[in-house]
Amino acid sequence: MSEPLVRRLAIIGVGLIGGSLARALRVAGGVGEIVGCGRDEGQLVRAVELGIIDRYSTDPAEAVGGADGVVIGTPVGAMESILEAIRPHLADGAIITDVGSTKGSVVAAAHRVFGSRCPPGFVPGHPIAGTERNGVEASFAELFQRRRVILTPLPESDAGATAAVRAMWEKTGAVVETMTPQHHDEVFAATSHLPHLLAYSLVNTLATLDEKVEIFRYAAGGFRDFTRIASSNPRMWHDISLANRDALLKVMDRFEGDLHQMRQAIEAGDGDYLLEVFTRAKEARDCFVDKAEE
Ligand SMILES: NC(=O)C1=CN([C@@H]2O[C@H](COP(=O)(O)OP(=O)(O)OC[C@H]3O[C@@H](n4cnc5c(N)ncnc54)[C@H](O)[C@@H]3O)[C@@H](O)[C@H]2O)C=CC1
Ligand SMILES: O=C(O)C(=O)Cc1ccc(O)cc1
Repeated sequence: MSEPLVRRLAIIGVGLIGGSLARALRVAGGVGEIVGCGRDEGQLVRAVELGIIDRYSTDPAEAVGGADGVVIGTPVGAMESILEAIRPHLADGAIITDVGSTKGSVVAAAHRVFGSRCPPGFVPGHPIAGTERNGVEASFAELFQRRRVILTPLPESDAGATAAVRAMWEKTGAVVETMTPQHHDEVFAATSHLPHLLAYSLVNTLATLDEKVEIFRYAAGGFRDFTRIASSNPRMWHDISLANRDALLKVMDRFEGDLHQMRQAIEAGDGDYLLEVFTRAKEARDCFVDKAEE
């Protein structure tokens, strides 16, 4: 039998993403033992029952002992304290990665913990795949198939470590790309973080209107499509919004300006402006959907 990619993988945060990664690697046969870690012991017991992990510890320091691979799968706001807790216990040469939706904040946290040079095995990552659900029960092995995973290696990251993290994700069926943390955060502020904030904000507005029961009763399919992501985990999005502050504020300012212009066009009865915006947006989205289905 060939050597597994990772002999012992510690996953800290066995929820939707950590659990799906463990399931996918189990199916692909890329890993020997999987040790889970988290704060919620009930979730970890469930993960063992489901066969997703082999064993668990609620102590991150203990969980990473002897692990040649470590994946941090918690909300981004928890990552600094986890890196701090595991730092003295990491095995020599261990590969360390994460799945956080923001990358600049994770890199900054790692520098605060490790100093100006992070360990050569540290290669931050972000799978561009998920759902509005959370917790280990929501995890599934196919989540990453044909989806992108972005890696943001640091100048000091070892090429072999980057290759190992890439190989791990490719085992799950994902397509791996690399970029800088800053570019990552700008792209995902626009395509993921802003849409989540808009969905939360719209549903909040409607939920606090006096006539809200009436409004939700008559909401149609478009409302459901647009607002699915407002059912996402509030704590996770709290962390992302604060962690990607600068890029998010920039794209929010741009969006506020465009929305204001649309308001003015409606007020002025400027149908040409509306048709121009709607047509350009439809073309852009149709093109994006066609490409995504290729
Ligand atoms: N939900 C999604 O669609 C996606 C999420 N992500 C990122 O993946 C990460 C995890 O998200 P999900 O799996 O959706 O969340 P989740 O809520 O399903 O799982 C997070 C897990 O981390 C554990 N946890 C939380 N704080 C902890 C701490 N201080 N110490 C140890 N364990 C802790 C929780 O008990 C839970 O088991 C986040 O950083 C998120 O930004 C990335 C891509 C998609
Ligand atoms: O539910 C959806 O459609 C998502 O967009 C999931 C998601 C959430 C956060 C990410 O960083 C990446 C993907």
